[in-house]
Amino acid sequence: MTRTPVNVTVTGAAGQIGYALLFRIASGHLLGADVPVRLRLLEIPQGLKAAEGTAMELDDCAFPLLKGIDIFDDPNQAFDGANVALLVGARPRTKGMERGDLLSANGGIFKPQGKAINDHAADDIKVLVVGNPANTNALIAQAAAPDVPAERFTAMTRLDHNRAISQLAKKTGADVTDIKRLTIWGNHSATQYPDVFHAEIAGKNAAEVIGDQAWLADEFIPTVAKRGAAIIEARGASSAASAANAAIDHVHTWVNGTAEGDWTSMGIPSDGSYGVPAGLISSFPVTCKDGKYEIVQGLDVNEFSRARIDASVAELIEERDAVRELGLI
Ligand SMILES: NC(=O)C1=CN([C@@H]2O[C@H](COP(=O)(O)OP(=O)(O)OC[C@H]3O[C@@H](n4cnc5c(N)ncnc54)[C@H](O)[C@@H]3O)[C@@H](O)[C@H]2O)C=CC1
Ligand SMILES: O=C([O-])CC(=O)C(=O)O
Repeated sequence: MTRTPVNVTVTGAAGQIGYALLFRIASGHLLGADVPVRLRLLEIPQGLKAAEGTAMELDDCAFPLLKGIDIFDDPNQAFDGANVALLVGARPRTKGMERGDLLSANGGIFKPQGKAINDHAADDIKVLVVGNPANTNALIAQAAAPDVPAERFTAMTRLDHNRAISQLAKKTGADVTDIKRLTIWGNHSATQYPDVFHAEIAGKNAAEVIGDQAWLADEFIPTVAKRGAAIIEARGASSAASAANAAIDHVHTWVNGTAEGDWTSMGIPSDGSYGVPAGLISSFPVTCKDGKYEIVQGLDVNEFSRARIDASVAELIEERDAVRELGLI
């Protein structure tokens, strides 16, 4: 194999998502079965030993595509030469923490990481932020990286997208592969809006196939939007393997493209489309081709959808204003 390995930096490498993610990156699921990778892992000092243990296990897999693993506690080194960056490590909300404290603690992580990406990453860097609050953390990192094109900073709503497809398949008896053109709009939070009005199930309009507006409003949307909390309740820990899987899907689709006639959902800097203020990192329907994404244009947004998109965007505006107030952007 003569291809130059792609440098993939993963933060929070010793965490539960990191553990589910790294083996799939190393086995070729992130970029393709013919693309060699070098892993650059970033942890805080307390996480280094566990990251070393994971690196030992990665070695023990003898993955043909894995061409090296380096572990750092300095973002400037971890992002040096990075082509793909998966920003997973974040400060979770703990008891008694206000939202402002959470945003501020995460600002202390994502601002320096954004600057390190700005100063050290490769010119073709693509960034996916997974750590919550993902959209606003992505905004903080992007604002700290003025030399990197803003559109390279994305936030993960692919898990929500996959969850919505799975719920639709369960409800209708369709196969997940028959469900296309589903959209998650807005924030990766309980305000997100999973939109089926343009979705298709085996080529037919999904809303018509379901034919049950009450189910959509009272079951489907809350089930998808609150799935993260339901997983925590059931598992005693937040979703990890499904989040890692969605991160793989997000980057794989961004790099390798969406299928003809389909689209996906990504949190991306708005260009003002669909009335979402420019610059906010909000989830949109996008198609991907040749390593670039484009917002799907011209969709008719009905009143039901408009109110829900606006509510999620209002939350993103509040988060943006809060981090602006804190001097983080
Ligand atoms: N966008 C999405 O759909 C989803 C996002 N998440 C979020 O992903 C994040 C990670 O989740 P888990 O892996 O379960 O958490 P975890 O707590 O198991 O692991 C986080 C890891 O990040 C490390 N870390 C903390 N600060 C760091 C820094 N400054 N630099 C490098 N590493 C750092 C910690 O030491 C820890 O090992 C959380 O914020 C979680 O809420 C989880 C599921 C879905
Ligand atoms: O709430 C969390 O930390 C996990 C999360 O984002 C999700 O499962 O969607």
